[in-house]
Amino acid sequence: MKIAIIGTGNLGASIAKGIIKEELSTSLVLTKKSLDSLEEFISIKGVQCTTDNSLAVRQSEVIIIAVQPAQMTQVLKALKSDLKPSQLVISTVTGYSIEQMGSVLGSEQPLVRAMPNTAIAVGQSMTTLCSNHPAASKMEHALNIFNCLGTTLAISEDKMQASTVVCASGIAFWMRLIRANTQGAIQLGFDAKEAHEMAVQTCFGAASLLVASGNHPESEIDKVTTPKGCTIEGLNEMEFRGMSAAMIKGMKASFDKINDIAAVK
Ligand SMILES: NC(=O)C1=CN([C@@H]2O[C@H](COP(=O)(O)OP(=O)(O)OC[C@H]3O[C@@H](n4cnc5c(N)ncnc54)[C@H](OP(=O)(O)O)[C@@H]3O)[C@@H](O)[C@H]2O)C=CC1
Ligand SMILES: O=C(O)[C@@H]1CCC=N1
Repeated sequence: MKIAIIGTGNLGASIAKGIIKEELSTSLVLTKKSLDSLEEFISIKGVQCTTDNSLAVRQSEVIIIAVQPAQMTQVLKALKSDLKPSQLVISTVTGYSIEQMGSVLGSEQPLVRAMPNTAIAVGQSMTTLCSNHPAASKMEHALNIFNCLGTTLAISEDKMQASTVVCASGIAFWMRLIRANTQGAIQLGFDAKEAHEMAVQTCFGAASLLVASGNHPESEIDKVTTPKGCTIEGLNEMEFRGMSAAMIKGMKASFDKINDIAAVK
């Protein structure tokens, strides 16, 4: 498969790493305005780095666009004359609708919106996707690509913003919780390296238990909370301090902000 990534910034580079790791492409063209940060990709076989979006599009079957929302209209307008209906355009741009893309590129162009997260770099993204293209095969094609880079969920477009908060911003939310856990471990006497290793592996173990069992988190919590024990004491203190409420309120604030971003263009 020949893939182009237009806008190889934080997310685009993560997608590129995942594609390279999983050997998904025969040709991968990465574009950016300034190529300085793409040094790590330059010597990789089958990978080309360029500032020329037009060249990237002409060489590729699948075009993944990962620019900032405010850059998207200008990028699409410039790409329009190079795109053919046989090519699949996948946008990761937050809040930029398929209708908005179609109004620039025309209704013949197969368009998919995908919302991966940065764990795509290690093949562990949770990616949500939607499309309004009548050819189901185009959506299947997109699902197949992202299934090689983690797990996918096809959703309706009106849920894309919410899924961005849960899955894309979610990486940052979980990272902050892991950091808090690490800080707690240091306070209990471990050095920073030990604390980090214990927090990360315990978090990985918790998620792995849920993936393997399909259980509700509370059923796993029940197995750990000895009556009158230390776990329930800690959990109740965390809840008293607003742990669940803070996560839920934070996600709602993030969602409200996304709707502001989407309204700006
Ligand atoms: N970061 C994340 O975890 C996630 C981000 N998203 C969404 O994905 C998009 C990208 O986010 P993110 O990677 O964080 O943003 P970045 O700012 O890191 O990346 C955007 C990239 O686009 C490049 N760019 C801008 N204009 C052009 C152009 N005309 N041609 C080619 N490249 C161009 C920039 O290049 P240069 O630096 O050289 O100017 C930059 O590297 C956003 O819409 C974001 O909302 C979605 C899910 C997760
Ligand atoms: O913070 C942001 O706006 C983007 C969208 C999700 C992750 N990064």
